[in-house]
Amino acid sequence: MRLVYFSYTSTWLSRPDVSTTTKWLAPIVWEDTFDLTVIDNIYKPQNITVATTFFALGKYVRFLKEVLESAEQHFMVGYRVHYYVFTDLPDEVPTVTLGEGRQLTVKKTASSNRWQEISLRRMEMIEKLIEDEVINKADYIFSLDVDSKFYAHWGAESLGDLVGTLHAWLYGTSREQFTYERRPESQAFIPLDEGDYYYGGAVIGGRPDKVLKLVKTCRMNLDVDRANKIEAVWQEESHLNKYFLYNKPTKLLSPEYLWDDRKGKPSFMKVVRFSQVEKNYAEIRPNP
Ligand SMILES: CC(=O)N[C@H]1[C@@H](OP(=O)(O)OP(=O)(O)OC[C@H]2O[C@@H](n3ccc(=O)[nH]c3=O)[C@H](O)[C@@H]2O)O[C@H](CO)[C@H](O)[C@@H]1O
Ligand SMILES: [Mn+2]
Repeated sequence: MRLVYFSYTSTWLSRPDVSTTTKWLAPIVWEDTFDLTVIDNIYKPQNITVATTFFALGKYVRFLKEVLESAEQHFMVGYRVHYYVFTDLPDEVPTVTLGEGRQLTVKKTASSNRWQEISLRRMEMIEKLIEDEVINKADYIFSLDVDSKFYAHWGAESLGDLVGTLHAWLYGTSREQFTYERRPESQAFIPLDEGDYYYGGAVIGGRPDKVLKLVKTCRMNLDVDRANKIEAVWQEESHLNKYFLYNKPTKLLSPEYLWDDRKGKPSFMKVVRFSQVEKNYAEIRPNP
């Protein structure tokens, strides 16, 4: 009787191989832990808009075509999506046919001669974007790495107030091995005996006001570090991990939402939804 009852109301029994909630009772989204029909019935009537940022500075502009085309096939299909593409090369933004209710805005942005700087400056650009536009126009926002491709469904099950994503390479390793910033001089410092998960900088999401607080805090801490002439080991990703330690995400996306093409697929990975594509670091980045 009991099992029958559970199968009606919950999906938690379907994934005994992975943890599906955090210690603070935020869901961790895995294949077979949600019923998309139920979820779409919640969000579709709300006619929500999902803002989505991609930064494509310098040679990273070449990743836009594949990530946007695959997003049109798999990302928030059936929902309003507003892509914001930040680039120093607006003429090289490819023309991608967008589905109904989907639009793309190009934002011309100055580049930098250091990839670390390009990556971390996303925080202040997203801060400004949310304040200027997104806060009044969109219901949710995602910031996604551009050197990526969608391979399978990514839908409304990913929505939440504040959404963090488990990093493919650090998933399942112990806390001491997490590549947090370990120097106390940095604002991103996390001691060895603290930390819940290692979150990837490539996928951040949530309600615009919640993400605004996150990017603003990280930007301010990056500014303090800069004034103190220290750069965290993984730039804004380190500051993101610090932020999530004290401001817990309300939903976690499993590594299905942030895989890596170079990585073999363990049995717990029933589906790869979004993955980092292979790149020649020496060729594509402005500096080593
Ligand atoms: C999977 C994952 O979590 N990746 C994170 C990781 O390394 P990654 O190796 O994924 O960093 P990356 O080279 O992809 O850079 C991050 C992002 O910055 C942009 N970009 C970078 C360089 C450039 O010349 N032009 C350009 O546009 C682009 O949007 C790219 O996707 O650490 C970075 C910070 O150090 C970021 O936190 C990344 O999100
Ligand atoms: Mn990347």
